[in-house]
Amino acid sequence: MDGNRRYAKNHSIALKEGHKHGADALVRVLDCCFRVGVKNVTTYAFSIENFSRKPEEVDTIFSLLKYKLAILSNENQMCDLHNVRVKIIGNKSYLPKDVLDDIEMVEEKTKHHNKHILFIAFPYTSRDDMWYSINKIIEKFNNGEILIDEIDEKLIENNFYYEDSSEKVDILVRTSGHTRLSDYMLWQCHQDSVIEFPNTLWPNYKFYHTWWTIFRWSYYKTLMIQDAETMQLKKVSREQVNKRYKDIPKIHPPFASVNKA
Ligand SMILES: CC(C)=CCC/C(C)=C/CC/C(C)=C/COP(=O)(O)OP(=O)(O)O
Repeated sequence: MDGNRRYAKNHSIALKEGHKHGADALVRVLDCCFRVGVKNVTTYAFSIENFSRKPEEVDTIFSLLKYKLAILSNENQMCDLHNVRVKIIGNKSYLPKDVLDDIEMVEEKTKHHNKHILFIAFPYTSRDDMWYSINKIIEKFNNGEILIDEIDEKLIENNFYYEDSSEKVDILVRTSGHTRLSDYMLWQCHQDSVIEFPNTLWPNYKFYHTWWTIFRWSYYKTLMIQDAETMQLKKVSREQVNKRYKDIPKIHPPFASVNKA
């Protein structure tokens, strides 16, 4: 969710208002994802590096997290309506007690929901996640709970902050035009993951950006099994898929003018 501060600057509003618009954008995007059938969503809400920001800004982001968590998990709100379980992933040892209490409350309140999972990475980095997993495995090995032969890819994944839900990423979106991953999803991205860097600041990211990204991905997946000309079911080569994927416009023409505005 990149671009909140630039959005605030562009609109001459306070920095905390920029983050507030960012948090609102997240709710809109999540609603769209769950409506169109995306199973699980992870949002990179706060990286461990973000602690180097001014304490007032860190406090603002913490308060927004608490506020939005309370709303999302309220009766008849998003978690209820879309049957979403919330899980916070990341190094919780960095978090103050009041934030931890709220996290525990929302995880407990939504634990029976089983259609979607919303992972909120807070505070998170991929390297810290891998380090956490390796440490847990070493501990289990030292306690005699696992044998050396049992250490494999699956075991490493099962010991991430995600625990048993470490599915591979289908689509990764980083907004604002920066083309870097910032220590995110380094393990979870695989050979078929689609990575998008839309040139849109996060608070401007609307449902139609979300919908179009998901639509393009679905089309890309279809190409894997269906020849677009003959409509025959067959596997086309990765080169053909990639070429066709590049041909799909990034922003659908009807949305182009809306996007510009
Ligand atoms: C419900 C929930 C998870 C809420 C969390 C609150 C929230 C919106 C967090 C995002 C904070 C953040 C570091 C945004 C990145 O933009 P930036 O500040 O790096 O902007 P810039 O790239 O323009 O500097």
